[in-house]
Amino acid sequence: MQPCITGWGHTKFGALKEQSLEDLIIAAADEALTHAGVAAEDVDGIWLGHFNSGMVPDAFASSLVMGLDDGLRFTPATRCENACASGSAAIYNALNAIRAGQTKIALVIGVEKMTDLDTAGVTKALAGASYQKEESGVSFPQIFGRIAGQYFQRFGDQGAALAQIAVKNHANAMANPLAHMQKAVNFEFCNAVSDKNPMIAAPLRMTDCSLISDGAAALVIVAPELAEDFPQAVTFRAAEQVNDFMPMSRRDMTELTGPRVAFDKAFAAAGVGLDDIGFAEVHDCFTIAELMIYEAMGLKPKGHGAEAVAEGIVMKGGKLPVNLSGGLKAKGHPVGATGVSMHVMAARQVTGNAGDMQADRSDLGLVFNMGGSGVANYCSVLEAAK
Ligand SMILES: CC(=O)SCCNC(=O)CCNC(=O)[C@H](O)C(C)(C)COP(=O)(O)OP(=O)(O)OC[C@H]1O[C@@H](n2cnc3c(N)ncnc32)[C@H](O)[C@@H]1OP(=O)(O)O
Repeated sequence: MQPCITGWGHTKFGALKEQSLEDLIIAAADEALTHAGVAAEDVDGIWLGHFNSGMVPDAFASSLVMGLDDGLRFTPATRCENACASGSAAIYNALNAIRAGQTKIALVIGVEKMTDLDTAGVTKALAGASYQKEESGVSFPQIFGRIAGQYFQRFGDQGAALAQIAVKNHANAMANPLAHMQKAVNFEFCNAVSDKNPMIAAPLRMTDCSLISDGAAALVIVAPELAEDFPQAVTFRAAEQVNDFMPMSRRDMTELTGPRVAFDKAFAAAGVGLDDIGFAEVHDCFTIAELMIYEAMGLKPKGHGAEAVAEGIVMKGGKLPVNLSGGLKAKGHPVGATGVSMHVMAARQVTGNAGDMQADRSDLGLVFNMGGSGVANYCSVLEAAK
């Protein structure tokens, strides 16, 4: 058996002006420890997923959690950064320490505080995660705008499909009280450029972009032999990381190749196929990314991702609902928190604790978190162990 998630915590995502980085870290960690029933002194390793890049003062952010409880004093704490996949980087480092026998009870937190800066400031900070030698000065909306442009050129205009993805994820977020934006939007609004839905980076409109959010999420992950001591346990049937070349010039940007390899490896490690999966939480930093992820996971062949939405497959109640939480699009995307948040949402699903978000078939869940334009790719398959 693999390491198990035995507790989770999740702040509301949003523009949380009153809460500092430390407040967010402590709130999520406290909830996760309480949920697992773990005393602070029993935690023997802490990992913090945090991107930052100057969005708020950030040195030693991993040690801020010690403000929660004196019992955390002297516990090794480490920050992990892998762009928008920093949260999953923290989880996978905890898994490795547990597998190595060095850690029995790990506390993993993902956090980001973005809204202290204005949009221009956040855009600049995020752009630090692109390949500076060739992509310097290019924002993430522009990077994914270029990807969408190349995809449209090769496979035809997908604007309507992207609008449908936005509508779906906003509708799903209505069932998630922790979501940043709980506002239903209709297809006509998302599919047209207007004052309220401007073009951000052609062909991507505002409704094709994820949100700039604050928030934190946390997990308690324990060694397999301890799982039976906990009321709930969620095991990692697979946890695969795949990094691809950073320069976009070295990759075919009409497909997400690194993500495809990560999905293939995860399915092989879990001994399952896509048909066995009941739901997926995936990295919809832009709607074009979600569409191309349908292809990377093997739901539709290359160039046919739009059919997954048109046929209702990825809708709530469909064969493989995608982003029942509202995704990065509407739940929000506090970048360092995102990977941990996805695993929290999936753990709640497989244990039947997802409330109004609950999937019809939730025995096996898929999580895909991505840093950069398909550069750092983390794919997990989660299953309730008890
Ligand atoms: C691999 C990766 O993960 S890369 C992804 C990294 N993340 C990003 O790049 C973030 C992308 N998103 C953005 O940059 C911003 O949200 C933008 C540029 C799309 C919009 O920012 P701004 O133009 O500053 O919008 P602003 O904050 O002024 O909000 C204006 C209105 O639009 C709404 N809004 C803002 N962003 C979005 C969005 N992404 N989707 C839908 N509505 C939005 C606001 O709620 C507000 O609505 P209101 O007038 O009813 O109050």
